[in-house]
Amino acid sequence: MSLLEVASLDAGYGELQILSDVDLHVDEAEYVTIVGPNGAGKSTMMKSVFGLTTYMGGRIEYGGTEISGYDPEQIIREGMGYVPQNDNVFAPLSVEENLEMGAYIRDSRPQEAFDRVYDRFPILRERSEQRAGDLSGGEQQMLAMGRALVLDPDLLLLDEPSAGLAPDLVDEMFDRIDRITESGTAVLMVEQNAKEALRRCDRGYVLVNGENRYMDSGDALLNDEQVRQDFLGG
Ligand SMILES: Nc1ncnc2c1ncn2[C@@H]1O[C@H](COP(=O)(O)OP(=O)(O)OP(=O)(O)O)[C@@H](O)[C@H]1O
Repeated sequence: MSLLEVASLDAGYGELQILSDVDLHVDEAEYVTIVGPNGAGKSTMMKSVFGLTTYMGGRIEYGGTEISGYDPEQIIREGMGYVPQNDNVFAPLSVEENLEMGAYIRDSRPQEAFDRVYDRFPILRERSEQRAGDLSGGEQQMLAMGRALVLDPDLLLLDEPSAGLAPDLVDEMFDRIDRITESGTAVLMVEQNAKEALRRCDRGYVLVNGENRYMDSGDALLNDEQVRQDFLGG
């Protein structure tokens, strides 16, 4: 059974519909990428799964529970994490305070959960008292992921995790995401760096104009002549 099942989803902002009849699924521990041109609706898709857009129709199920129309807090409680593309840390707060924000729906301060995040990203332990806004771009991205991982979600939504990173840090970020998926957390990721994302993922979708145009294994999409020509720069 799929962990996340999206069927015939229509969604947008207020009256403005962006997504039309989108189907998408993510299995347990699966690594799925959404690629597509600018403005295709990729971020809108991620936000819609996480309850941040106007739900207009269709069905979203997560872990067998229908979550269509849920708000983000309810969705977090169902065991999903989300890392937005921009402004994804609380700059004036310390690293550890940012992790605490990730745990706010729990009653206790889960030190063991912070330790798990620190073991995954040791640089965050070193910087735990430092202001998040003073971290490098790559460190902020790790902190944003760490905050979403504090509650040990079954599915992590990542919106352009490599955006704004220096080229030598991009591979490192992809390696970290590989390790997250290897530890059994499913990942649904949007990436501009489409070739590298498709190379690494299990399965991919090509979203165009708010509709899913292609779905196949990452390798099959990379080798599809039409997809290469139209969306991957030949
Ligand atoms: N908050 C919003 N209110 C109204 N329209 C929005 C909002 N956010 C995005 N849009 C519109 O939705 C459409 C899809 O945008 P979206 O950011 O989902 O695309 P994308 O595929 O992620 O693009 P990119 O690759 O450039 O980030 C665009 O036309 C955009 O202008």
